[in-house]
Amino acid sequence: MTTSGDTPYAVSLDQVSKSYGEVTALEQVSWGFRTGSFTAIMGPSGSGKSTFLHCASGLDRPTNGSVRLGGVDMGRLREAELTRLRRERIGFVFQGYNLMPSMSVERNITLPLSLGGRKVDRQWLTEIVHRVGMAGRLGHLPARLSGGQQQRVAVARALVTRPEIVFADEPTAALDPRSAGHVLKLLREAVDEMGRTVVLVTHDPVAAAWADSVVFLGGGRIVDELTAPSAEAVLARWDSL
Ligand SMILES: Nc1ncnc2c1ncn2[C@@H]1O[C@H](COP(=O)(O)OP(=O)(O)OP(=O)(O)O)[C@@H](O)[C@H]1O
Repeated sequence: MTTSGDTPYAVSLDQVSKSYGEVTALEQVSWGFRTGSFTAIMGPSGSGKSTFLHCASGLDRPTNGSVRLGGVDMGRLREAELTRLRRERIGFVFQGYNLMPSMSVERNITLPLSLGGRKVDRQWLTEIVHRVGMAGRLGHLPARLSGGQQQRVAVARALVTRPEIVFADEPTAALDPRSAGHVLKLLREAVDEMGRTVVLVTHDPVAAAWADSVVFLGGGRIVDELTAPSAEAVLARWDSL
């Protein structure tokens, strides 16, 4: 599946730089996330991972260079258009779940649709709710759920719009290994069984090993890539950087 006639990439970055005053957080990064791929982003603290994710997902604008979602140059969009594009075509999963505490699980999952005034596809909702194991919890408030369950709700919310790409920023950092494995399996299934594209920022070699490839950042640049990663290979590559 491609998102426009002429690109195999869900998102592509061309010579993207981002500076904060004197600090260059990203330096001329070019990269493409192939549609239907699962990519992990790794790198030491301060290497630019968050900045990369924010620029690639349209949460922030690069200082230089361009970012395309399918055929759309996000830099050319006005703020309101960019907000709508993010809501309708991109899914987000954050370390802290970011659920609305006063809303039920169901309302949290369907929030990207209701914010955009779109109707809920009940069949699709039922499918993703079952996939994330929350069918019996739709009326619950997030506070009644464990961290792992809350993150699974966040994954369902990220998938409810059938986004072209999902960005997950350290989604398992606060979870025990079993809950983390459950969330990572869901992201893997989003790629393998739902045809989505997933980008995962992580510090954890075990989490990165769920991806098809690992991109290593260092000093605001892409310094290496590892395909078909195992946790051991990720660790070895990390040690050699
Ligand atoms: N809003 C900001 N204002 C000023 N400097 C920033 C800002 N955001 C990031 N930086 C700087 O840009 C560089 C890259 O930061 P970034 O947060 O992208 O790295 P990271 O790899 O995600 O780090 P971590 O693993 O610690 O989250 C760092 O030197 C950081 O201090």
